Amino acid sequence: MVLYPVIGKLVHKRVVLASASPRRREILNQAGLRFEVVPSRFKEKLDKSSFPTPYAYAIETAKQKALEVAHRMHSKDSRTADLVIGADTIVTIAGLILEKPVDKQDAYRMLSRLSGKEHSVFTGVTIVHCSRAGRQLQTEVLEFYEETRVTFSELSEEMLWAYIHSGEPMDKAGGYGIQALGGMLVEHVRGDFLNVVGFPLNHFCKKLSQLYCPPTPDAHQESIPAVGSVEKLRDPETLTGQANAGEGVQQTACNGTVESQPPCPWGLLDLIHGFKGSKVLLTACKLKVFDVLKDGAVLSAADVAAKIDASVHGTEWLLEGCAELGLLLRCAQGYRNTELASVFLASDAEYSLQGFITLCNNHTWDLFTHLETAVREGGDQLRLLSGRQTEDLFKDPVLIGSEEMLLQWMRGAHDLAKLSAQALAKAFDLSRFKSACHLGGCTGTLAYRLAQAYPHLQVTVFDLPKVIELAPSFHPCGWQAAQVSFLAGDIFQDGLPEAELYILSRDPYSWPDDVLQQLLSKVSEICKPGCALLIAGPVLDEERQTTRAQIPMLLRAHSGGRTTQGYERLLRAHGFHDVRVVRTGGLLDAVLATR
Ligand SMILES: Cc1cn([C@@H]2O[C@H](COP(=O)(O)OP(=O)(O)OP(=O)(O)O)[C@@H](O)[C@H]2O)c(=O)[nH]c1=O
Repeated sequence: MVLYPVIGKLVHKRVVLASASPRRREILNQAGLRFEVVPSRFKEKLDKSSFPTPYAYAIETAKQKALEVAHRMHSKDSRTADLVIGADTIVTIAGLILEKPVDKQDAYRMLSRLSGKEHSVFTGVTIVHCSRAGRQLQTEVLEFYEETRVTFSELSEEMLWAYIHSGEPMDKAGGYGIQALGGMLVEHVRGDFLNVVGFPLNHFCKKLSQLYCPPTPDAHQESIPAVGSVEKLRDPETLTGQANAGEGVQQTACNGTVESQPPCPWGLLDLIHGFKGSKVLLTACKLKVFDVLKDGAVLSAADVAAKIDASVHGTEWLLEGCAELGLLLRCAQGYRNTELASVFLASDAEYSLQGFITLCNNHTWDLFTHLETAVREGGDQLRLLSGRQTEDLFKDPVLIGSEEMLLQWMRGAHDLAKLSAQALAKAFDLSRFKSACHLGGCTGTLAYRLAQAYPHLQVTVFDLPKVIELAPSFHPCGWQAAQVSFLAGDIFQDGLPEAELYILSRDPYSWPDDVLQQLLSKVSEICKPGCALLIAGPVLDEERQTTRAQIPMLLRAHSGGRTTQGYERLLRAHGFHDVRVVRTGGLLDAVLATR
């Protein structure tokens, strides 16, 4: 349940928590916020004496943590976040700032200082709002802090050491955890309890509400720091009419009774309207808008209309829609591609998603148009909708219909494979293997990446005859051709080629359990001791059981995915050991297990 409507408004934003603290993660999880965790690499080494107050130090540290992540995500992965949240918790007593103890003696020094006295816990929080200006990252920073006063009982030496030996103090500011065993040391708390635990949730929600749902002019206002241009953080209200204060509104009816109105359901409205954005993107791709604007071209709506053979009025509307979605930039002379569009939407871009987008527009869109019929009638329609056709197709490609349809499907799969192939190839050191076999390797995208990363590796792509026949049109020119070979066969019916490393990457998470088990038994049988299996699939978060990659899979019959432990159990049951997982940060993570 989401108590603050502003949390719902963030549902379509890429929110990132720049912290390794499990407590912060849990607090924000419980608030219903959807976010990724990218721990900051900022070293907490600022000169404390250069800050006028302890909280100024905490705020600056929080800011540096968040900025480091914002810049890293932008420059390294091209995954610019919308909001990055950083926090830093410190304990202060008699002008001294206590952070996490470095060892047990340090914990002892801290806790004996706190014994029998009141101290302050400050958490500095920074919300960094990120946007792109061309290739540059632009950031706007909002910061605040919260203070809570905590009084400790007198602690005996025995109690102190017993607590230190519990191990709890080591990763916590001031050397204690109020939420766990450390709660027994505390006599009194004045202020926000969660602030002591590591994150002042109440203050944070209020700050976000000020940004996204500012109060109406006549509503009660606490003194709000000027947010200036951060005001644009508010979602575009174009689709939903007038901005609402975001909280329940009370109105006096004619009979004098007070009626209350529920808060505006932002998240729900976004869902209701979401299909419009998809269709604008799919249509612009189909009409080749991003191709006519590639290579930095700037064109007016009339010029684009002439090139794509469409009406000027209609093209203007479409271009405006794309600009609103962040796919095009408006400038005085007209429109141009954003970086996102240049990298992923122009047909000849290295990472173009055109094939996948065409598949969605021609195939998936139609299927979902008939969702109601599919749900009423079940059967084949629902199988197609739920993504089950994937497994059927690769057991029998005839099921997909025409060769053109199979090609479209392969283009889509190829585009998605390009997104993760490089990270998968580098997830582990595979240099000990001389041969690899990618079962159901489709167009060979991962095989070529592996060959590129390991010059001594011979990779066989094993897939259905029809797929192998069509695969050559996807082969990258001049790339490691001698290292990659294609072999036609059926992974379910035929014997598997010998290899030191087997790879399964086509949606193992979407196969029903029995099919996957069957496949793993087969691999396990042929895989020699010391050889290995590499699975590429999304690894679910242990706590939240979600992953970014799960979002488009929502309607799949087998959207479950597996946690690290889930993979471990599964692979051990098939005679594999030393199961290792690398989260790539992309669509597919990598799991390696040795036979
Ligand atoms: C007083 C107190 C602190 N903490 C934890 O202490 C760490 C502070 O360190 P930090 O530097 O602010 O954070 P971190 O853990 O190093 O993570 P990061 O944000 O990546 O720097 C955070 O974990 C907090 O929960 C508790 O769990 N309970 C308490 O009662």
